[in-house]
Amino acid sequence: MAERSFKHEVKKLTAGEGETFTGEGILAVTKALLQSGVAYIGGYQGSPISHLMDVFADANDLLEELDVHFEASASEATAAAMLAASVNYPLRGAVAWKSVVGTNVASDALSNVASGGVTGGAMIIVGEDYGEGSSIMQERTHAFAMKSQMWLLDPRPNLTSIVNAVEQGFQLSEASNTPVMLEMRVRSCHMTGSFIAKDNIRPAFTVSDAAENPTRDLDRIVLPPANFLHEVEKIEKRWPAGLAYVRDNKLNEWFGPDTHPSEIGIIVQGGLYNNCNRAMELLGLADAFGTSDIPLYCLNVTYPLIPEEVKEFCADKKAVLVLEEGQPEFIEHELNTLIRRAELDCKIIGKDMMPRAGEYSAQVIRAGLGKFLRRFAPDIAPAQESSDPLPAPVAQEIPQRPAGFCTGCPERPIFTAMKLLEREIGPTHISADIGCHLFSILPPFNLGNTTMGYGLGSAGASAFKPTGKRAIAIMGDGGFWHNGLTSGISNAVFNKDDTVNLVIDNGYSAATGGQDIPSSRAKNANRVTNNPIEKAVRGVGGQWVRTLTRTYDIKAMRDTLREAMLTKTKGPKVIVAQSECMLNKQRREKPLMRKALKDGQRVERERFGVDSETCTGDHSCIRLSGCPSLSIKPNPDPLRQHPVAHVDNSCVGCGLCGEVSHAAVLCPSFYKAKLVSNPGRWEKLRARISGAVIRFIQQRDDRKRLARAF
Ligand SMILES: O=C(O)C(=O)Cc1c[nH]c2ccccc12
Repeated sequence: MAERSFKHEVKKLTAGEGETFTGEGILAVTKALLQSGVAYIGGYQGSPISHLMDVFADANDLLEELDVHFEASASEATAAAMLAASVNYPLRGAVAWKSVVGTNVASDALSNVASGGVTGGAMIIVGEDYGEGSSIMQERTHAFAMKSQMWLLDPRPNLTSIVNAVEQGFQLSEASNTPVMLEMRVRSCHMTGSFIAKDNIRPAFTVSDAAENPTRDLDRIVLPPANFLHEVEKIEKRWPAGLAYVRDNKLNEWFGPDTHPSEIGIIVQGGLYNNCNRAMELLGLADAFGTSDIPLYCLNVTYPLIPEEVKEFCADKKAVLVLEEGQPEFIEHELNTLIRRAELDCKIIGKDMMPRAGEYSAQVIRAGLGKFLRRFAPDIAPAQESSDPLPAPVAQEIPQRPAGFCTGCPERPIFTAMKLLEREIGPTHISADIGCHLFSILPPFNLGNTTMGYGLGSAGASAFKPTGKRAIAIMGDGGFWHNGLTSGISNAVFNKDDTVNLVIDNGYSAATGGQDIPSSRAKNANRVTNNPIEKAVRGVGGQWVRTLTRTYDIKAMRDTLREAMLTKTKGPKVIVAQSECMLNKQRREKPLMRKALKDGQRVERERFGVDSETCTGDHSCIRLSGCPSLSIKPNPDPLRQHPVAHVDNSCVGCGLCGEVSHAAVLCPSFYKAKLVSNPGRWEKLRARISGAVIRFIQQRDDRKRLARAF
């Protein structure tokens, strides 16, 4: 278990028949999996499905009781490979990850499982990280579903629909021997709601039953000649079976006035249904509960489309608006094909009226729908409006909040050290990696030239064969175990690569929510942790390896980096820079501290501060740190105009600002303060005496200064 416990959520998973389950969308999925009798679950954490992995990681007792195997997979590729268990055996299994990045990583195993097909229901839960809150490239999982011919579910964002999609998804998978993808958008994952629970089901056939009765079927293995048969089977058997299941079980939904055939309609991806309804509500065309004036065909299954349903919906319509987020517009293309094949005279309007790129929020849909209505149904169309979401002055007053390192983050000093070294040896090409350390790219560090994927920092620098100056490759401990050890370090050794590899070991997969990984120092009852990165590096032949156990020691960081950049030793230079993720550390320490305070115990905390009188206001400390607690305030001296540096109360006492001042010989204005709560009697007395002495000296100095003032 990582430093945050999900015991409360785990308790929700035990809800039985008829009980109301309330929680997040992604938590509803966890419950739906158990209600569906899954035999195994795997996955790799990442926003927005980290919660699913975290909750299952803490649900050991419940999963054991139900005979469900759970695994925190090494990567999405290994998670997808787990689905192999459903190929030969009637085992239901689910895996989860962040898409589209995780699907990229998983695609080798995904193609294999999709080719051979499955006996037990196989579900891939993809957290679709697209749109305004996203941290990754804007692509669509849809393309993967299409290329491998896996069915893509995109349920309406409400908990009951999501739970139904999971339950029916397994049935669809089994009815068509095809893996099914469940697309969970960011907003669907994090919305809260409720549904009526059912009992959890112990799988009728478990993974141990399968292990005890191994079966094989050459026809299911991707190897000639079976691989050619798989393609035919996909088209002739699995495809029609999939279509029939979706149609017969009415997975897609119809809303709106069915008694009045209308000349216009809307076809919407299930995941966009809420936004679409809100847009219609704003235009006075629907109520908040989904009663709509316009016929609406909601695609809870976005791939494949059901030709008969499309034909029926479009038959009497002049024009239909397709709400399909992202591009290319696969659904729009397919709808045009189906309309043509059905010889209908219905216009499919999509990206010509809706934006080609970006999230389809209610606001965006409202604008597009307005355009569509003005052209095809002017009697109910809203007047043309100029939409300026925020009046200009307000928009200007909202401060930007670029992503950055947390207060006290142990990764910050590493980049401070790099910045200091940059002063000595000039700029270097830096290959960045996925993880919190990616924030080095932004101000104040401005370090990092590219990022190519998770654990690919080292590989991203592999074209650099320096004679003069070495490239630096960054990798987090998460990326290291995800694939970086083999794809980066081992191959750098193999290819006699001279790159300096900086492995940032903060003890967790921090960027994805602080999960444990093989090198985590946290004790974990269910996993084997404490496997040192240095040992792994040496295991693949790394010779020059240094482990630094305190990243806040800027001098040691800078000196080790300098040595790595200049040493004559050949082969990759690997620095493992260790200090615990501050977020996880605080999660562990704060409750203990709060309890101690409550119990009246003596608690000591450290804070850093800036002496306003000494601060010159040049702010170089801020430029070498970027700590959110390090800010500015008006200069208290009326004769000096520059604002002075200031440490606010969010400081966790990591000491970086002090270390920076020291290593960079910057500034003597930083001081360390010890905050003592519930001090002892002697301590109080000592504080009173030293306070009185200080006051005396200060007042004496003030008097002297006053005497010389004019
Ligand atoms: O959790 C996030 O936001 C991440 O970007 C981390 C992540 C998890 N799995 C990945 C696969 C490829 C690239 C990034 C990730």
